[in-house]
Amino acid sequence: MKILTAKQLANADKVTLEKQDITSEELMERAATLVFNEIHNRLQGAPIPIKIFCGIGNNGGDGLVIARHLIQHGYHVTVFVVNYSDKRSDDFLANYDKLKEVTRDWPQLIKKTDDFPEINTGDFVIDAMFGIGLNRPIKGWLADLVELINKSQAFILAIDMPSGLFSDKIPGNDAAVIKANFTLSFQAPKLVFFLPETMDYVGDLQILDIGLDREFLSNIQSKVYLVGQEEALSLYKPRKANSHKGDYGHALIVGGSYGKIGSVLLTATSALKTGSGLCSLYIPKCGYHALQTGLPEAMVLTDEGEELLSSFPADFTSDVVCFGMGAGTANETVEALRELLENTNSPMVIDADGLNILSKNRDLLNLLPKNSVLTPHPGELKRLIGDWADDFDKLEKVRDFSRKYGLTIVVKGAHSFTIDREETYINNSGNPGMATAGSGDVLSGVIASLIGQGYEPVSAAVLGVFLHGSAGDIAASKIGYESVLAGDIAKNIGKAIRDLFQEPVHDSEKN
Ligand SMILES: NC(=O)C1=CN([C@@H]2O[C@H](COP(=O)(O)OP(=O)(O)OC[C@H]3O[C@@H](n4cnc5c(N)ncnc54)[C@H](OP(=O)(O)O)[C@@H]3O)[C@@H](O)[C@H]2O)[C@@H](O)CC1
Ligand SMILES: Nc1ncnc2c1ncn2[C@@H]1O[C@H](COP(=O)(O)OP(=O)(O)O)[C@@H](O)[C@H]1O
Ligand SMILES: [K+]
Repeated sequence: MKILTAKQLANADKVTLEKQDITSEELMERAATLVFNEIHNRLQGAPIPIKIFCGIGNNGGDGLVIARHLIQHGYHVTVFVVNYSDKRSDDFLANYDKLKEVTRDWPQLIKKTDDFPEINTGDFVIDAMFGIGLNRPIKGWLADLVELINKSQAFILAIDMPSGLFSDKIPGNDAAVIKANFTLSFQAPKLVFFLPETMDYVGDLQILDIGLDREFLSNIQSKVYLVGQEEALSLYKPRKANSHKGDYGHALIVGGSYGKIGSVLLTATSALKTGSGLCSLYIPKCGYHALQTGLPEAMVLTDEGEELLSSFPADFTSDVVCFGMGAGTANETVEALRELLENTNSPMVIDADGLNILSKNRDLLNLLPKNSVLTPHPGELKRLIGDWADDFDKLEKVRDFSRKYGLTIVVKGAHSFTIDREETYINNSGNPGMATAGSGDVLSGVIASLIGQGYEPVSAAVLGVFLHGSAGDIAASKIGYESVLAGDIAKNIGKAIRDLFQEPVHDSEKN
């Protein structure tokens, strides 16, 4: 699914009005009625107090339409007009009049702190103050109102966007932003819904298809995509009946050191679980017995170093090499990586200490085979590209780095971002149960396996990140977040692949 900017959405809006020959008021009615339907489906007529805070632009107009339908269906609704300006939009005004037709309870105006209502824990608050039209941070009494709503512990539903969030920049540390429990957003997800600095404001997320012009949307240029089941399935290559293990790639996993042999075991297990035909490990001697016992399906080659990697078998051939898990950053190991890079032309996967070695020995970056995949978590990323001012700046810096060295970078996190030159793919699977030791090692194995099987490295990264998250979701659904171990993620990769073909349970996006 494409992620669109506020400007692109406004254009789609304009084209839709022309092509469908409808007024903007009709489009607002359509969009807000979809919101009403979602609320009505969930509340089923429950007599809870609903407090709707409407701005005076079109986001506020949506709020008024929602209010009208809720009142007509017998809900207990109080409407507040947050009068931050007298420049009310036409569609706001039209719906203000229409509200008169269904209620004698006139909306309450809020113009200053004294006008604030009481908001109680059991209230259902609808935030329709600002949407994509916010153009400066929320300040003054408006900020106090946002704080009052946030502190109320009422359930907060944000319409289109939590008020205070911009679609294209970070609001800043002292800015007021609604912290929603749920966001119902129109037509396309916005980038800020997935960034570490802003995702917590969004709560659960659902995108409503409000029927903007299909042709315009499919032709619109966006280089940022949200990757869910549909996108992952489109990348998947089925296995052929008439095939043998030689068709599914030989993955070589290089890493491990004394006390950290488990990491390569996890990577190799996940490579095989993702479908590699063959998997070999190259490790220091101390791990030999553990690996041969722990994963009899893999072949194990040992370095001459007892506890550390110090070389690379130059005449060994494989379809992909994955380097770094548990490897440490000793000088001998730096030289082993140098030797490996000098002898490898096909794309590699570099993770963990492999990334730390690259950060400290930057000449090695130029030796990396083009289109290799790097999988840093935020700490490793910072060492690699330096610090960033905010998440938008981080994305720009990662794009520069990707372009400069011709690499695909997977920035791991709650939503992992795969960045390949100009393109950004945001993953939408996974859960906090995956914040556990070794889950990154499992991810490297998935991506390496897919590259070995012939996937383009960027596709391997995007599909691999999705499958990894989905395997984590399956594990968590069986045993709960806290109990998920990295090994459980590896165990469920097969099921994650099978689930690509299942009907989606619901159309809501995850956050
Ligand atoms: N796209 C679609 O397809 C559809 C979109 N729809 C809906 O329209 C929404 C966008 O509506 P919108 O453009 O009227 O903007 P909105 O968010 O209501 O706010 C604008 C007002 O805020 C003001 N203002 C800004 N910042 C401020 C601040 N910090 N503090 C104080 N004031 C501030 C600004 O005034 P000014 O800058 O001139 O002072 C202006 O008056 C969108 O999110 C969705 O809900 C649907 O109805 C149908 C389909
Ligand atoms: N809250 C979360 N939601 C979704 N995925 C997560 C979450 N926390 C961690 N993950 C995933 O788990 C993995 C953790 O990797 P990493 O930090 O390298 O762990 P390790 O170094 O222990 O192997 C990444 O793929 C990341 O995206
Ligand atoms: K809003």
